[in-house]
Amino acid sequence: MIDFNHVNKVYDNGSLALDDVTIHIEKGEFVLICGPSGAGKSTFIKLLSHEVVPDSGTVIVNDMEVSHLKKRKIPYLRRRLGIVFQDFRLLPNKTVSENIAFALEVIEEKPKVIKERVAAVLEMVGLSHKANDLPQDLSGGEQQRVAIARAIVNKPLVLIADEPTGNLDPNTSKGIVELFKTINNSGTTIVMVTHDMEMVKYLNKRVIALEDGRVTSDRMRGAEFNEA
Ligand SMILES: Nc1ncnc2c1ncn2[C@@H]1O[C@H](COP(=O)(O)OP(=O)(O)OP(=O)(O)O)[C@@H](O)[C@H]1O
Repeated sequence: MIDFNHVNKVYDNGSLALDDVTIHIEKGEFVLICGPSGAGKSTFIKLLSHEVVPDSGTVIVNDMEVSHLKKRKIPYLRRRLGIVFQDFRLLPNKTVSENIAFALEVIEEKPKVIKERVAAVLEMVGLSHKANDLPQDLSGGEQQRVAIARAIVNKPLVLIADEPTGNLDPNTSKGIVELFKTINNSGTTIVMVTHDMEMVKYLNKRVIALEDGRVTSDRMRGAEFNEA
């Protein structure tokens, strides 16, 4: 599903972000990317969506060679990825259901399909009763649920999350993580960046640890981590 082969990335200012990273992620896995600030976690994720391209090596997502993608193919790739951010990034002037529907409108999905899918994901994230509210009227945890609903409404190949619980309190975070587990149990591959070690242990999934752009450990389960 996801293959990084000897990927190197140095930014224009000389910052080494990834150094000879080789990783294989199977379809249906739930993988946590961990590591200190500046380790290369966000760069790793940006390589998946072609926001960043490697200096050398290849990145493959579901048979697409993302690292050398033709410009006209980029929208096609991004349509197949669901991305969730720490700061939710909802459109403030659209209601909850409009925010989710927007992800399908841009790919010109039929109105009937949009209606059905939006209702289904809202139910999945437990927010059917908030469909007509604006994001500002929701709690942080609820806003993140809307962002997750928007990310999965198009049935992505991979759900990517960059510190999705970074702005939430521990209890709310647990609810969000449970939601990710449910989504993963229905077959969606998940790649999540986090430096919340409590969450890592709680989830007990495969952990890829990065440090100074290198993979320092892989295939350890969350519960095997002790406080550093
Ligand atoms: N656009 C950029 N231009 C120049 N250097 C960058 C850029 N983005 C990241 N870097 C550098 O690349 C390295 C890896 O950064 P990256 O954001 O991938 O790390 P991170 O593990 O996600 O960190 P954090 O946990 O702080 O978000 C760092 O040294 C960072 O300063």
